[in-house]
Amino acid sequence: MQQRLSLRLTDTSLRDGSHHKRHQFTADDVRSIVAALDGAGVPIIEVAHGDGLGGSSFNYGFSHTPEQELIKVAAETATQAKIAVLMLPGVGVKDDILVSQDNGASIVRIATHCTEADVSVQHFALARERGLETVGFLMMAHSQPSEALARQARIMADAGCQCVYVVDSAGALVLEQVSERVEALVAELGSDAQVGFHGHENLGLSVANSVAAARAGAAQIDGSVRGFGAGAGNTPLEAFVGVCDKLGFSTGVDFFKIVDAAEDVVRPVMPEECLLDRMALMMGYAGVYSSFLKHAYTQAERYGVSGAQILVRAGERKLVGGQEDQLIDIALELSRENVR
Ligand SMILES: CC[C@H](O)CC(=O)C(=O)O
Ligand SMILES: [Mn+2]
Repeated sequence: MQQRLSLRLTDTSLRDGSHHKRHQFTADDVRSIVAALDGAGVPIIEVAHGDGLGGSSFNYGFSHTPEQELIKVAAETATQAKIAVLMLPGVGVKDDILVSQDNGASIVRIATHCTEADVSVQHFALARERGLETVGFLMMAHSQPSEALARQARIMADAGCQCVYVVDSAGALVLEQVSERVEALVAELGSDAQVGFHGHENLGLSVANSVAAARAGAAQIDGSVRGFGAGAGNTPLEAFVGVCDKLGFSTGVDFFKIVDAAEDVVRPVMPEECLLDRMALMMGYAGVYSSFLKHAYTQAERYGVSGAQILVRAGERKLVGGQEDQLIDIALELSRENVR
């Protein structure tokens, strides 16, 4: 008899959705969303600035409310859900992890570009020493073949990471490309660490890709209620829960409650729906970091050039997270070439 797949879900709307909201979450937003997700049975809720701990800055955008205040509110509101934080080494520092733990976070997710896992080693060591659960994010996973990703996952696992995620930051991966990567990590890590998948909707495949990841052995899957995330958004968690019910995967999340949360609680907090429009499609097609979307809009408007072309060139240059300032350079180049 086939074993029933059991998946552990993380909702990232209060972190990845921060990009879509230009980092303007309030304590009330966090309180209402956490209460609704917690009540629906979502086991993990991620809260932080969109660019992770320490992200509030001129480069990435200033937070409305300090993220540590939001983390504290989330931890005080949740009755069963664990609160996770995400950090990119260099954007945040080790102290940010410790302060998050003081404020009630119990899971730390360290994100690096998918060829740079070694910069996460000291953070996993610290987190484990402090009794935190650990997750590693290999971002822009479309840009590397499976074997290279598996080698990077090994670095994270050896450093103390308990679940390494294949992160489709650009929403550029297509079905088998997800399965291959997840399978390679599962084979490499064995019982040393679990494998997870974080999708974006830029080619309209986030739910299907998440199913592919689960079938390939991923034990943890990310999504955001109503897709509230960067680019065209993340895997819409309520849709994924419904699909899991249909496929017989157990998630522990109540479909009807999470649908109500999406409609009645999350929708009013969103500035607008996340759209699978020209800009988002360009990101999926050209392989661009979803967090660049709002920055591309800003520079397109400032220099009167095509936002879609900014993104296409960002893909050609193979920009990675942290290189947001190069979008200005591209906009100036387009302006010189008169590409409007
Ligand atoms: C800035 C961190 C980034 O948004 C992490 C993430 O969610 C991704 O790479 O998709
Ligand atoms: Mn993301």
